[in-house]
Amino acid sequence: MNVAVQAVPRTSSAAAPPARLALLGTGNVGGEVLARLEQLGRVPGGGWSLVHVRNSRACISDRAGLRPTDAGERVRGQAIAAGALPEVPEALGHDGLRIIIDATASDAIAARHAEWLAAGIHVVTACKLGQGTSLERWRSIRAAADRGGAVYGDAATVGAGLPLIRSIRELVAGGDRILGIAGVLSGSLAWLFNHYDGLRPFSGFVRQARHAGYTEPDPREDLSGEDVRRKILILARSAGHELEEHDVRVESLVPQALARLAQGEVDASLAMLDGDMRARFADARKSGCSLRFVARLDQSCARVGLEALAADDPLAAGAGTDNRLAIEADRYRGQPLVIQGPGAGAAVTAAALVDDMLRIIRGPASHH
Ligand SMILES: NC(=O)C1=CN([C@@H]2O[C@H](COP(=O)(O)OP(=O)(O)OC[C@H]3O[C@@H](n4cnc5c(N)ncnc54)[C@H](OP(=O)(O)O)[C@@H]3O)[C@@H](O)[C@H]2O)C=CC1
Ligand SMILES: N[C@@H](CC=O)C(=O)O
Repeated sequence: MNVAVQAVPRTSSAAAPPARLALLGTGNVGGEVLARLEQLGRVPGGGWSLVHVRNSRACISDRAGLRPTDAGERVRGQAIAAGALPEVPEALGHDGLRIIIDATASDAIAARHAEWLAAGIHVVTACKLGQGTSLERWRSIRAAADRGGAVYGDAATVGAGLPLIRSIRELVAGGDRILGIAGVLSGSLAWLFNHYDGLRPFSGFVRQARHAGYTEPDPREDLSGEDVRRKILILARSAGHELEEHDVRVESLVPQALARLAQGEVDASLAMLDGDMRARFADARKSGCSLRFVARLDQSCARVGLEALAADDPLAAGAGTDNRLAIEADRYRGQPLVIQGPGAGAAVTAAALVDDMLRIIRGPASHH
């Protein structure tokens, strides 16, 4: 399975050997990571070398360095591996600066994050299943990062790289309590409710959002509110509120009959969403309101669901995939800090992953 591909030529000015990178996932986001690495690779002295690329079916490795887009094409083109794929740490080697970039939506991969950190391997992730699911997993990731000195780069997990988690952490580190958080945290649902007109079927817009790469691989993860549950959990925990998953009350937009289907049957049945969404849109319109999928955290109670907001509500603003987060803290009482910007899409997400990776390579002074 180890296939050597032409190494990326690099002339590192630093004496230290380059950081070795492994990329997991070659889909929407992983594909963009490879494109961005390819672009960066033309700049001499970048201080990294891509040595392993894999998806769920195959992998490619070369300790001498892989050419990013070429490696991606070759992995995507490989037949399904006959046996088990090699362990990622084996492919990275046992010493030096090692970074795993997780661009999968795989729970099995997220379950390994803490173990890799404990082994001194830095992890950069777009997948929310690490910090946004059970409190136990979140605690083991934080403990492993603290103990092993490895960095957990998570900027892409909420707001696709917008400075949301970072702002909350900095407020807390500066002595503030986070008194409340309210926000639009789903880029795909923001896009849907910015475009849905109550006339054309909602299901058609869902298909467009999926084709644009804004939804999760299974769009029910977005429509059920589960993706936003994970994001508000990550923000709440970063703010010092150690919530369990069941502490977040979630209103799902997915009817039971759609929730029960196998993933492959979902597309053909998306029209099950249409009647209810048409009625909710019409109700909101009657009172001059807009629909927004909102997450709220007040002290230690969180809820997620569809709200009809007045036109002048701060969370009703924004366009496209915009996320918008209002943070109330000791220093921002009554007049919250508001952060807004694109919150989904492969390009912004991949850029956030690569930024986190570069911060690790540049060292602690750049972890801000
Ligand atoms: N799209 C967006 O706007 C954003 C996405 N994210 C997150 O980014 C992640 C990726 O999303 P996206 O690129 O859209 O998803 P895709 O479905 O397009 O890609 C997922 C990739 O992960 C691979 N994969 C699955 N399981 C494994 C495994 N066990 N080992 C190695 N690779 C595996 C898949 O392999 P295969 O090709 O074989 O199926 C595929 O290449 C998700 O966690 C998502 O939540 C975060 C922020 C924004
Ligand atoms: N599916 C997610 C992608 C980013 O996290 C969303 O819609 O926000």
